[in-house]
Amino acid sequence: MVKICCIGAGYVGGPTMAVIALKCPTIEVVVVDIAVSRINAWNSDQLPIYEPGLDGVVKECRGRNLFFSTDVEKHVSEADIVFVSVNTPTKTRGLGAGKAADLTYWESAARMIADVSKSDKIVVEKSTVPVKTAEAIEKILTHNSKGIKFQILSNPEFLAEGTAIKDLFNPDRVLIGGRETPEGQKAINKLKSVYAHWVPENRILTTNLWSAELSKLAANAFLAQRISSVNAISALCEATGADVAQVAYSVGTDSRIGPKFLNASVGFGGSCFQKDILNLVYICECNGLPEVAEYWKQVIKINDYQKNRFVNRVVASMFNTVSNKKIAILGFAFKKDTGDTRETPAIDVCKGLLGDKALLSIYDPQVSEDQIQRDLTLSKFEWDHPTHLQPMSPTTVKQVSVVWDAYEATKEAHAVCILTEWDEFKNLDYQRIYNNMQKPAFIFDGRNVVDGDKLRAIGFIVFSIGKPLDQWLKDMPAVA
Ligand SMILES: NC(=O)c1ccc[n+]([C@@H]2O[C@H](COP(=O)([O-])OP(=O)(O)OC[C@H]3O[C@@H](n4cnc5c(N)ncnc54)[C@H](O)[C@@H]3O)[C@@H](O)[C@H]2O)c1
Ligand SMILES: O=c1ccn([C@@H]2O[C@H](COP(=O)(O)OP(=O)(O)O[C@H]3O[C@H](CO)[C@@H](O)[C@H](O)[C@H]3O)[C@@H](O)[C@H]2O)c(=O)[nH]1
Repeated sequence: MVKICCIGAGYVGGPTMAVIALKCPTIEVVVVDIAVSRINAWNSDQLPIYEPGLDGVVKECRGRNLFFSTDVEKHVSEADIVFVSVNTPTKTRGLGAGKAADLTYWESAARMIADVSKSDKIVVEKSTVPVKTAEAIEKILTHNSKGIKFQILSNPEFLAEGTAIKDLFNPDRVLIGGRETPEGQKAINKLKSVYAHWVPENRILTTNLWSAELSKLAANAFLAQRISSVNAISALCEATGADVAQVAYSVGTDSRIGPKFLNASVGFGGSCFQKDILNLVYICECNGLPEVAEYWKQVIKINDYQKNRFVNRVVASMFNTVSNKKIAILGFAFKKDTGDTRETPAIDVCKGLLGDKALLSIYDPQVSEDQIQRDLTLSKFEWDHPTHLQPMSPTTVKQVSVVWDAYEATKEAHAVCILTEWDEFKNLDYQRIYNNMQKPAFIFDGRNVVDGDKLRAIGFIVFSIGKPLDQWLKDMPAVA
């Protein structure tokens, strides 16, 4: 029986391995992690991450050919294929701080693999890493290998959170990069045969190592660039009276452009886009390509601009002050159908409003109070280290309360900010919300999920990203 071990039981390691176990009943899959609480959660009824469909997959395979364990060394030493899906955060100190990927966790995993291995292995990069990382990993493995042969493959993951199981069942492509040697090709074919259990052959792409590593960074940069492009246009729409939804639709019907990923928003979030673009920028700078670095940096700058613009719009519309005013925040996760808050735009928007002394009442159907308080107090990029290495009890922000109901959050509030596109926000009883709010009552829709005209008919002053402005908002212009 082929044995797979995956180091890192996170958002990527957990779901990808669960799906491999489901689709390949003849393969034994063990997911290992140094975080004891995470492994305990994977072995319980309350999985550590919320992802539609994941529960069912895990329940079907766990104990059959899918296992979760903290015995990292044992399972690595027994495996034929070792996936590495550990954190690759942005460096916060030293060379490349604020941009470069911190490969501390990757390097320690590689050294451990070299130490405990007693048989030849295929080592698969699942984490998103800088191009040429495989070369460094190869050096670590071969210098410590005691004659054992390792083949390194790059197999980046393209799943998106909230749709991870769907994406894994039916991927646009699986990408496998390897050495262009007979041994490298043999390793590629071995990994290919795992995916071939359910992915059509023409969707399994094979490339050299560096192309696979770079394709992952490039794909995320292209995706994020589309959002920054439409968000840049959204600012112009507000200034001119155009409607960003109509513009995006018109632009997206060009088959060369395509309709997806053109939703204007308060800004993109998530653990990947910003981190991976910063990493790309750093690699360009290191390779003497400052113009290319500058080009990609703009994607992040527009994203930061979009979040700032939103905060400024809220404050400017409310007589230029939100001091001691209750503002309801609906949605804190970085997108719907996930409880993940890593780099969520809600963090920057909330911090901006708190900077203007607002009192925030936050509701998200999947995010706990503890998580929100941590997010509002952690330093930039600190979130991307294994949870057990993060500060245990950071101070709480007193102007923030977290409630478990949208009606409670909005009661007696001056304004509502919608920051995540949860479906339930479309169907709230807005008349009831209006009746219980201070007047004038404002709604700032950062995701364009509510029907502005219906809300205006109730009496709200409404701001929707990239939509024609209400007279009130025109009269109170925001400085970007
Ligand atoms: N989250 C996504 O949607 C996504 C998608 C594609 C790629 N990626 C990439 O995949 C990688 C992992 O991301 P994630 O979201 O799963 O992160 P995560 O923080 O959810 O999980 C990483 C896990 O690795 C564990 N870990 C770290 N060092 C370890 C070690 N030496 N031994 C054993 N376990 C160790 C941590 O405890 C943690 O549980 C990152 O490089 C990320 O950029 C993420
Ligand atoms: O038209 C859009 C599409 C997305 N977003 C926002 O962009 C962010 C990222 O969304 P999405 O890409 O759907 O989720 P992620 O889970 O971050 O997935 C991205 O990052 C992963 C990690 O690398 C990749 O594997 C995926 O392919 C890539 O889509 C979220 O805040 C979304 O709300 C928009 O604002 N407008």
